[in-house]
Amino acid sequence: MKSEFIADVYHAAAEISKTTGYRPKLGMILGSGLSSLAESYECTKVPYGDIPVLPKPTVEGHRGELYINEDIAICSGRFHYYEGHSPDNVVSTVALLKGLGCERLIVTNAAGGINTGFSPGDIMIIEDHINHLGFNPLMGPNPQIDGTDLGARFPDMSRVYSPAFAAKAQELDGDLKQGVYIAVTGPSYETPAEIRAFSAMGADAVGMSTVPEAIFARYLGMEVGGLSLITNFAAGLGHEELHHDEVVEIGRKAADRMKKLVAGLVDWWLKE
Ligand SMILES: O=P(O)(O)O[C@H]1O[C@H](CO)[C@@H](O)[C@H]1O
Ligand code: HPA
Repeated sequence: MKSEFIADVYHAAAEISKTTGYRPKLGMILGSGLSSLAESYECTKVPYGDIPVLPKPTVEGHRGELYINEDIAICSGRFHYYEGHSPDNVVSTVALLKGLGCERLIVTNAAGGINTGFSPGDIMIIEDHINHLGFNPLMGPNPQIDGTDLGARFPDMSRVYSPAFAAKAQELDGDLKQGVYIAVTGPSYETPAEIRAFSAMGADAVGMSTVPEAIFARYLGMEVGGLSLITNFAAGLGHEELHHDEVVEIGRKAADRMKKLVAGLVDWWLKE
């Protein structure tokens, strides 16, 4: 992350806080097909187009709007590496949420189930991740604001995802899965051989996002909770070919259960 880029994103965030009067403490990033989650909250909507420092999302199921109120800021639309975005741009949503005042972050995504105990429609609490993207968003000079490092050069990643968040999620919905998310670049889906390899590596679900956001959020000192909606059996485990339309469709169908769970987690994390 370049110092100038983060300064620009923080500046944009400060402008949004000034015009809306909001400094929410909780941020959320919505995965493919999950944009309706934002509709549970009465918010001011800011199109990404009005935040010129942000790139434009290009993926179906990612709207490109910031929802904001006094408690929460929701990025409906994320940036993936496979879209051709730089690592800085991939984590620009996290920088924006931090700049708006968020100290806690909920990341959500659509993912393929690698664990053979998982089926489409399941929700997996992200317990840990494997970065298989081939880049880390912290590569490059350690960014500074006013001469001070934004975070540690070698930040600890031994506990990226909050165990308290996971425990609360389990309490709110007794039927959740828990596991390790592996991030790959995409945009091609995996081969069955890759899925067998990822399974041997310890991954339970696979997707093309989230990990850079979580790394960057931890670097900035934010607490992170993560939820994956399993939208399909990973390659080779089901009988169907994989299509993004179905990923988005399953996301939309499961949105009500996700909404209920997320609403409970939001209420709890705002009070905690
Ligand atoms: O991770 P999210 O943004 O939910 O989207 C997932 O869905 C897309 C593939 O269908 C990929 O972008 C993958 O990462
Ligand atoms: O099977 C998948 N692989 C990668 N990303 C995904 N996002 C949803 N499903 C998948």
